[in-house]
Amino acid sequence: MNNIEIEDRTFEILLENHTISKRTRLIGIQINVDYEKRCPVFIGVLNGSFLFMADLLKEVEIPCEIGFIRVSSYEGAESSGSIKEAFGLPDNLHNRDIIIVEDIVDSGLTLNYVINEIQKQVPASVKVCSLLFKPAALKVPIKELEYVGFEIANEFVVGYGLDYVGLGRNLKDIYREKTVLSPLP
Ligand SMILES: O=P(O)(O)OC[C@H]1O[C@H](OP(=O)(O)OP(=O)(O)O)[C@H](O)[C@@H]1O
Ligand SMILES: Nc1nc2[nH]cnc2c(=O)[nH]1
Repeated sequence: MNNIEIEDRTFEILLENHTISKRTRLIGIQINVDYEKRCPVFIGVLNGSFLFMADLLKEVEIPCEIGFIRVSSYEGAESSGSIKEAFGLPDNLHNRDIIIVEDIVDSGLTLNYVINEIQKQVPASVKVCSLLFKPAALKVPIKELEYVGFEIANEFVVGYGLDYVGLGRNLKDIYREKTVLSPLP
């Protein structure tokens, strides 16, 4: 029950949509309090953040601006290990309060790159809001990580924005990859 297949892999339910919604609501309330009388710029990192960004921003009631960036890796790179470029970064972030929105912090290398790029414009503040965080996978510390939906184990997850080979981003819930147990000898 609750297993899904995507291409060659099997996934099982990790977080149901109502659980994600409840947590997102609480994060939105916290941001409303923390940024009262300010006008932050939310920057979503595409593609994975698109659903979380939309649902989070529905809970944000303070005045704010919203944008998205896309981060590209070097061709042939295995994972997010070697970041090449950030596309679409606004150039008017000086003195602004920035909240970067991510679906997941894994190694932290994507965010490390994005934060360094944003810092070049000398903003007033930079914080990160990520739905998921894998502490055991972190390779670089992200001191700006202020809002985290769920800390999860170092397992591959899909759904609610997160893909496997380009598929599964549209799933309402989040699933983790099922480990295949080898048969007893
Ligand atoms: O902490 P890290 O190890 O850098 O991994 C996190 C990043 O990986 C995923 O993006 P990906 O590069 O897979 O692109 P996508 O959002 O288009 O799926 C995710 O959306 C984060 O941006
Ligand atoms: N889909 C997906 N993308 C990721 N990027 C970094 N970690 C993950 C993960 O667990 N799942």
